[in-house]
Amino acid sequence: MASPSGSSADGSGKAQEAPQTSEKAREVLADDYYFMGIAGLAAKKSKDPMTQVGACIVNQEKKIVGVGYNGMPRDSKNLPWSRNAEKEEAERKYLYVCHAELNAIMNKNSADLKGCTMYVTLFPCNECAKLILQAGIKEVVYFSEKNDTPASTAASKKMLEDAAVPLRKFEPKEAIVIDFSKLQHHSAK
Ligand SMILES: O=c1[nH]c(=O)n([C@H]2C[C@H](O)[C@@H](COP(=O)(O)O)O2)cc1CO
Ligand SMILES: [Zn+2]
Repeated sequence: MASPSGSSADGSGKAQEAPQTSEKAREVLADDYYFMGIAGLAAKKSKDPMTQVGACIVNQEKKIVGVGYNGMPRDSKNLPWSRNAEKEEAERKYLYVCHAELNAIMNKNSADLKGCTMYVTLFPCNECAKLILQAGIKEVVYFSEKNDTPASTAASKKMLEDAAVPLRKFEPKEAIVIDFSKLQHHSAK
């Protein structure tokens, strides 16, 4: 796994000497990478053939209190995933799909989300901005911006700014790779 908290174990930027003991140096993931990583992993569960979005809500104690991804409403079976602009509106996904942010909020495992931060892989639309504000979320960290719905994006920014909810872009400097072979634990002999 990459160690985005810094290439040196102590964050000084200086190369670290090899550990003298048999204890292996640990890579410690920085908070933003961890929480956006969880949002990114959740996105991978989405069945949207075009755009997979994930969201992860974190409370002030840095505990995860909700995770979600974009998907069709619970128990729905035959709703369309098409985005084809030539089709009737009722045959396209947009009227039906639950956004990742909505699902993360609905999936919350705490009494409320006051003071929480939402990590989301795509810039929230105006409808999600309303949910975020009404839930009492106090910071939004996003990753990508598609800008194919400029009015929605502008309205979302306007509402979040108006309510003084900071909006921050996550700009990763490296990848997170989970190598399961490195998570294989062996008993010490
Ligand atoms: O904030 C969002 N959260 C979210 O989950 N989505 C979802 C809805 C759709 O399933 C998909 C967007 O589809 P498309 O890129 O094909 O227009 O992303 C979209 C946005 C932004 O509009
Ligand atoms: Zn939305």
